[in-house]
Amino acid sequence: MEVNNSTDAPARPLGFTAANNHTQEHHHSHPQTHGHHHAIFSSISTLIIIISIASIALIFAIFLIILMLRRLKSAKTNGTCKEHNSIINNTSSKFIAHTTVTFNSSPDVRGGCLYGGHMSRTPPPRFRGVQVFAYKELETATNRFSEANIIGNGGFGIVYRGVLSDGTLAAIKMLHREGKQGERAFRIEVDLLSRLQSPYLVELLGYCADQHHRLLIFEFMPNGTLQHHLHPSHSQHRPLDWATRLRIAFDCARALEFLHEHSIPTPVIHRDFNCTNVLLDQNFRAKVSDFGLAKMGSDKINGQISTRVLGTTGYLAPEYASTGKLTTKSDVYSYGVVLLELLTGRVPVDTKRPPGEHVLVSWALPRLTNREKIVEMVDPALQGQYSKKDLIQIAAIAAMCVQPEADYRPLMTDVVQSLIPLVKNLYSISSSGSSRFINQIASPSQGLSVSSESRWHIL
Ligand SMILES: Nc1ncnc2c1ncn2[C@@H]1O[C@H](COP(=O)(O)OP(=O)(O)OP(=O)(O)O)[C@@H](O)[C@H]1O
Repeated sequence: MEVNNSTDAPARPLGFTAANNHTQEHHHSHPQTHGHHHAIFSSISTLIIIISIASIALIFAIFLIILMLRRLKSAKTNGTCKEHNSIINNTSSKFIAHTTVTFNSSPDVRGGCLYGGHMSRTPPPRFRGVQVFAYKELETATNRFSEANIIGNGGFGIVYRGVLSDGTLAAIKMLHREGKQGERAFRIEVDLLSRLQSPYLVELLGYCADQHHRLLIFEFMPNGTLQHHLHPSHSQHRPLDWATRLRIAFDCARALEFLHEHSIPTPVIHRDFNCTNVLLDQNFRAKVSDFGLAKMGSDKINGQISTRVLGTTGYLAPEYASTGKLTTKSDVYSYGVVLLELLTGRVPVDTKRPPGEHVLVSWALPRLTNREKIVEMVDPALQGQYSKKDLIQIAAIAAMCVQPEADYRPLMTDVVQSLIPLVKNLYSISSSGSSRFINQIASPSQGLSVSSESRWHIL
C-alpha cells in the first residue's frame, strides 16, 4: 500500500499535508478573509509587544523604586553618624582619633543635628551610644534653666534637674564658659563615660556642644551625694544605717575596681574620689561620678603618672600631694578616707575639732588597729547597729587603704574581696529584695562592659 502518490515528494505526516492543503485552498478561495485575519494578527502582536514593553518598564520602575528606597534607608542609618561626624569634625567640636575632643570656635550648626534638626522622625544623633543634644532641647528640659531646677553647684558648673523629651529625669550639668580646665573636664567625661559602662558609675545620657555651650546630661540620682547624707549641712537627713553604709562602701569599691582592673586597654585613675562624687539612687545604691579629672593609665611612665596635683583636700594620697606622682593607689587612698568617713561620720579635715583631731587620717590611723579604740571611733549615729567583728574588719581595710606608703595599700580587687563576705552576710540576714544584690556580689562582671572600640590615648 502506498502512502504517497508522488515519489519525489517527501514523506509528510498526513495531518500536516491535509491542513496545508486546506490552508492553501482556503487562501485561494477567500483572499479578503485572509487580509482581515492578517490585520487581526498584526494588531494582536502589536498589543502583545506594547504589553510586554509596558511590563518590562513597570518591572524596571519597581526595581528602581526598591533600589532608591534601600539607598534612602541606609543613608538614614549612616546619616546619623555622618551627620554627627560632620558636626564633631567641625572646627568647633572635634572628636579626633578615638579620643580627643577639641572645641575651638563656634560651630555653625543651625539646622544640623545640634540645633534640633532631628526633632521629628529621624532618631536623635548619637556618639558611641551617647545622645547628642541641642541646646534648645535642654532649655526646654530645664524650663530655660530656671533657678527652681538648680540641684547643685560644683567646681565646674551648675547642675539642673531636667525632664528630657522622652520623659526621662536627668541631671544636666552646665559647665562654666571660662577656663581650659572646664573644657578639658567636659572632653574627658564625654570620652570616658561614653566608653565605660558599669552599674557602679553614673551613666552619661548625653552631651551638648552647641556653639559655646557645654553641657553633660547624666542619669538622675534621686538621693544626691553621699556628702549630703553623711555630713548634712542641716539635720534634714536621717543618718545612714550600718547596712547602707556597708553597701555604699562595697559599690564604691566595685566602681574603682572596675576603673582600675576592667577598663580596656588601660586602667583609669579617677583622681577625685570623694563623698561629693558618690551619688545615691532611690535605693541608696551608690554610683561614682565626676570623671573630669580622671587619668588614663596609658599616661604612665614606670607605672606612675607625673601630673599637676588636682583633687580634693583631705583625700589626696601623700605621695601624690607632695610629688604629683599618680597611680591607681592614689584612688585607693581616697577610698580609704571615704571608708573612714562612713565609719566615723567625720569629715576629712575639720579645724573645729581639738588639736590632733583636725585631719581624719592622722587621728584615725593609730586607733584603727586598736580593738578597744575602734568602738570609740564609730559614728555615734550608728548606735551599735554593727557586729564588732564587722567593725574590726572594716577598720582593718580602711587602715590598709590609707597607708602612707603606696605599695602597702591593697588593690581595689582585694578590697572588694574582703567586703564580699561582710555584705553577703548582712544581706542574707536582712530585708527582702536583697537576693538580687547578693547575685551581683557573686558575679563581679555582671552588667559590666567596656566598649570594644576602646583605644585610649593620653588625655
Ligand atoms: N546625676 C546627678 N543626680 C542628681 N544630682 C546630681 C547629679 N550630679 C550632680 N548632682 C548634684 O549637683 C551637685 C553638684 O555636682 P557636681 O558634680 O557639679 O559638683 P561636685 O561634685 O559637688 O563638685 P566638683 O565638681 O567640684 O567635684 C552635687 O553635689 C549633687 O547634689
